[in-house]
Amino acid sequence: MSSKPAEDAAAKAFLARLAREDRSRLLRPVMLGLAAALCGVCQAWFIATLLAALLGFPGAGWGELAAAAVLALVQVGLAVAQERAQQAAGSAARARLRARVQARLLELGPADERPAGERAALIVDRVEALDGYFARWLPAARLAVIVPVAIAAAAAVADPVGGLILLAGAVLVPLSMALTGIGAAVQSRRQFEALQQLSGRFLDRVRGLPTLVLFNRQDDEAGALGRAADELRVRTLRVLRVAFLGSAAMELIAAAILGCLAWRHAALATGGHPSPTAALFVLILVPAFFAPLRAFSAAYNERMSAAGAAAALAPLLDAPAAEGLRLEEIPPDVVLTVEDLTLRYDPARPPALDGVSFRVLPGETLVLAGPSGSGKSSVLRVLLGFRRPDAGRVALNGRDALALHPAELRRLIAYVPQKPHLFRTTIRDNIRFARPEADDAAVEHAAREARVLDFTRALPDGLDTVVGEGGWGLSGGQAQRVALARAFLRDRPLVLLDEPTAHLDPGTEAEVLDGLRRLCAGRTAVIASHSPLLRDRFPARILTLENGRAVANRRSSREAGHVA
Ligand SMILES: Nc1ncnc2c1ncn2[C@@H]1O[C@H](COP(=O)(O)OP(=O)(O)OP(=O)(O)O)[C@@H](O)[C@H]1O
Repeated sequence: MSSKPAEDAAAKAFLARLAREDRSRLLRPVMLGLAAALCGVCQAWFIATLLAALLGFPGAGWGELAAAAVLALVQVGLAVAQERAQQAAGSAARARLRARVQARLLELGPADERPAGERAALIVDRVEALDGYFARWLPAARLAVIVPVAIAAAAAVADPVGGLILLAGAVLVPLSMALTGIGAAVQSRRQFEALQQLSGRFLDRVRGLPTLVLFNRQDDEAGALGRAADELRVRTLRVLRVAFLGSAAMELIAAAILGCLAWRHAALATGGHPSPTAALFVLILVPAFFAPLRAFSAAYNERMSAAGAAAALAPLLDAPAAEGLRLEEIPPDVVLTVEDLTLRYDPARPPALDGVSFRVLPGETLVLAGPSGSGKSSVLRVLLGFRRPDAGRVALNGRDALALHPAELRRLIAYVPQKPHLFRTTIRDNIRFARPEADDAAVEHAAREARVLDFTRALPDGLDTVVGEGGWGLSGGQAQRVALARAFLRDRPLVLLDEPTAHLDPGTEAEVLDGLRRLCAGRTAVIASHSPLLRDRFPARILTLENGRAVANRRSSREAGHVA
């Protein structure tokens, strides 16, 4: 496991890289902000001359008033344009980042062992938490350096000592923020951890709602969720407390600077000041001087949130992308050779696969049998490219399959999982999911082969019946036949099936087996299964695994193909 300082350094580097990528987009709000500030400086001068005139000093008239009004309007326009540019930079960065996170999570697929809630939090909350970093923090951090220096320089032209007093304020603000910021960083990280745990737990329990109701545990679970939410509330309040402390320190410094300048130009009140316009100019500049520092302080919290989000996103996005060769074409037949496959999920535990070898020819089916935990699904995980073995070789037609990019490897495969997922759409589109460009005739042919049409005839809209969450409920056997239809439509030379008949009654299992037999005919097929019916009645070779080792290799009584 990596240490906290290493994680923090990775998160910092990740944020710096994102900021570099967005440099050109950030230039616009910074330039607009600077232009608005310069307008403010000119406006302050005209207002100072007008105020001096009101105090009885000569030199100002309608011209200065009109100029101040025009500059005020221009400044408002620039501020609106700056806000829009900031929002655009924030949403562009979020969109880009979300696409990257999504692509990486999809690439990892089932190889990613994070709970679903945590993955959802990564793609929604964590990316969202970076919005303020791009839209507010990055422009504010740049403007907080440029604008106060520019204003202090303008003030120094009129009153050099006044300019120096302002500059002293500019140094004190980041100093106080650095002190409160250390606490904010710690609290913000804790708040994020609590939020992530809460959303992970919530999603998990929503999924398991029927189980909770079945065991009458809803009240206990509601209590536990309430406690987790309370913990989040406490941590959020701590973050806010530190943030309020930071802004209180900033207001204190601003008041002190204003006090110093007022004391320096106290002669204004008695009417004996030698250059009243310059004095008023410096005093009026104080709010404009602190405005970018205030925005910087307000956005500091965004940076803390972003650091928390980056700590979670960096390991996902910084991990090297899967590499490998591309497939030139999909061969019509595949000879699958597995030699001495060894896979270890956890170095402290015995290997899940320990030197497994087998060979499957085109037209042949290999059933991986064995007790629960013996390693059947692990073999499929390696063949699907979701896990890299620690040792051993997988070859397709004699060529190293592990050298292929995992996504390319999957182009050769039609996979039927134990529990197929049906999306909330029509049965037709659920089947077409396997090959989006397939026309209706091909979809219907696949549905016929998998005996889907046998049950859709009785449904209100046939193949166009909407199923999935909230749609028409299909039985386990019917859903399994839809998954088989997907595999028929995909039409690939290598077929992998994980417990395709688990939890089916013998009648339905026999029907699904019938479809499986047609799917495997002429293809290279590997089926992981406990089913005695499948082992005894399916024309296949049976490889029995025990504790990750192949312990027996025999033919089923219905074995029809030839054996390597
Ligand atoms: N992600 C994982 N992390 C750690 N260990 C794992 C992981 N997945 C599987 N294992 C372990 O590897 C071993 C083989 O698991 P595998 O899922 O391949 O067994 P199986 O034969 O398919 O079991 P079943 O028939 O119950 O599906 C088991 O001891 C299991 O606990």
